Amino acid sequence: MSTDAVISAEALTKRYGSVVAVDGVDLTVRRGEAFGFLGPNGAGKTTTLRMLLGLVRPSSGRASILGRPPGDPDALRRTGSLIEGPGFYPYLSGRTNLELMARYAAVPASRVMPALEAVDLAGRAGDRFGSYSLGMKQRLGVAAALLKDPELVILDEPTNGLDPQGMRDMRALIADLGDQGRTVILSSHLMQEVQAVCQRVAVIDHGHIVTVGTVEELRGQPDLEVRATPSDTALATLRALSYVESVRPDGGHLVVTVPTRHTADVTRELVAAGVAVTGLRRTERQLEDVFFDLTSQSGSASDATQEPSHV
Ligand SMILES: Nc1ncnc2c1ncn2[C@@H]1O[C@H](COP(=O)(O)OP(=O)(O)OP(=O)(O)O)[C@@H](O)[C@H]1O
Repeated sequence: MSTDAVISAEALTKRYGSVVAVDGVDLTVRRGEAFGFLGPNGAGKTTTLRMLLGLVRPSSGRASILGRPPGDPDALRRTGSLIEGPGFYPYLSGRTNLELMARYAAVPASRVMPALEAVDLAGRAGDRFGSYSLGMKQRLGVAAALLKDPELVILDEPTNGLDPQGMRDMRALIADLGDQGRTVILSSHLMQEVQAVCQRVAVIDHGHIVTVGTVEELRGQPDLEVRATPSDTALATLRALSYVESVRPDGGHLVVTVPTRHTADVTRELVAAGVAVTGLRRTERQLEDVFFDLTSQSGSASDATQEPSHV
């Protein structure tokens, strides 16, 4: 196991009767990265995270977290998690709720205000939890996860149920956690979310990891979309270029697979061949397209989220 692995899982499996919730998951999360765990509802994300935290016993396979077995007290002391919303008292303030949690977790009370500040709730710290918006409640959950000033933060679907503004705030908060040098694991069924805050992503479907890579690796190389006239001359010119991997007409334009460093060469060659280039743009594949290619999900799969880009 590499020494910079904060989490490592080998063939991790969980069965509930005949249901195989997690099926032979291999996973490595490196120190300091924001790692996305992306998959549709029921894919096995929560079960995997619960096994890593020692909340659920694996049926088979092995895992280590911060170099310790799941559930090890030292590893738990260095880990903050938001798996199921922690139970807060509605009639107590956000601050008092956290003070109680801090006492229970043997964390100094002096950690409470920094945790509230980290989630931008310091100004409402004295208000009753019951009066908080859903976004504020979720942020208080993250503050609870930060009480121990953890090296590793595990967040399971932290934006569930939030409105677009709440989602944006939560994403900014998660990005900040990564910038502070913490290792962050974010589980989500939202492509945009994972794409926005994570460097590496594991896609999970039906309990299996179907792919792991950086967001860029998963998206692959962007194609170049060229609008040019006359198009037959453009097509012939592009096909003759050694660094162009493929060219195909698509509607009114040509889709060219060519390394990004040759973009300027493509334009120059076309112009030299007497072609008028009227449009040129890179078309990035979204993680969503990659996911639909990799899994059994259909592009129209939908559930009740506020965003269009989801699994
Ligand atoms: N305690 C349990 N008993 C029986 N089946 C379970 C249990 N926990 C999870 N499962 C099943 O395991 C599968 C994976 O569930 P899990 O909650 O890990 O998925 P998920 O990817 O986190 O999805 P969601 O986003 O909906 O929570 C599902 O089919 C679920 O019904």
